[in-house]
Amino acid sequence: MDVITIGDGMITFNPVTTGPMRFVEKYIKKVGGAELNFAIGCARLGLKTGWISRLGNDEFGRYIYNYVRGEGIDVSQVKLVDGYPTSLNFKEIMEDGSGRTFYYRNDSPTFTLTPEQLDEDYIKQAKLLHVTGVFPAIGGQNFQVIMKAITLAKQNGLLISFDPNIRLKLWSKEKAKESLLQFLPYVDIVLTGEEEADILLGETDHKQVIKKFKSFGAKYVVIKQGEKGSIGSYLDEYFEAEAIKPRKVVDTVGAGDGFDAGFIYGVLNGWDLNRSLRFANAIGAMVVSVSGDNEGLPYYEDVLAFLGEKEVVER
Ligand SMILES: O=C(O)C(=O)C[C@H](O)[C@H](O)CO
Repeated sequence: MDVITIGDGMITFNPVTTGPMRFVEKYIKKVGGAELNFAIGCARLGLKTGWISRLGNDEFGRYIYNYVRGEGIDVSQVKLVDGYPTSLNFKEIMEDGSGRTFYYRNDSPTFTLTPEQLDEDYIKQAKLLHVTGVFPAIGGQNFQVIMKAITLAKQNGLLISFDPNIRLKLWSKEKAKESLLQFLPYVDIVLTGEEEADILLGETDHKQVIKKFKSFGAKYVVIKQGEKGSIGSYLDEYFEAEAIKPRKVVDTVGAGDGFDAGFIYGVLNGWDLNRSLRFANAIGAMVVSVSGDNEGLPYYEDVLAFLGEKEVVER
């Protein structure tokens, strides 16, 4: 296994029309979840990927399970549980691709996952564990599950990557900060947005953000800036990667997860910082031009074609 992640999988209802959700009449059933999108991104790039989760023992849970397995992701650590319906998420999308999400996941099936259920043998066969702030924000024992997972991962020599993914619909800035700072001493690779860095560190200056995350022990710090590109630092190196223009912005959800998958792909393949950042930027740009949280995640060759590094035969 190359990569393992832990998360809540959701049925995402994407609106067929743009504009305020109260006027949307039709939705398309899709699949979402930050860590799950990341797993799909990794699997499509060719990394051997595992997803640890709990889904409802219902039609939606079965659908997500099969969807994830269909992407070639290892689902041996996913269980369908009774008494907790699979989480839902309705999306509102505006003309420019931006939007809001409305969660129905108050008692997520992941609340049945306990720290004791984590399988150390499963974790230790991977190279990297990826965690984000979404899973602990949902509630239950999810925070304790992540603390246990990163402890086991560290003891077994895995790299740990972390995206704060702070969802203020799920918890307050104060609670997010108090909880997520506890992960930092274990983290090797930080993949953050600018606002999230400000919430966690009270810092907006890029160089200071990098310095502060590194003071906890991170080797890589990446600041994702959306349409402005990304900034990264590895040990003493520093690089600013220009944004890559998407063909069109249709739906911005999932771009950050795709970016993370691209950057981790680069790290695990020993690429230099600028190559990893450019590759990750390309994936972010590809994700936003497709509707859905993970449909736009590319295969490896698709990224090369998008970057103009591989010839495309169209017909
Ligand atoms: O996982 C969540 O909380 C979501 O909102 C689902 C989305 O697929 C995810 O946030 C995208 O990062």
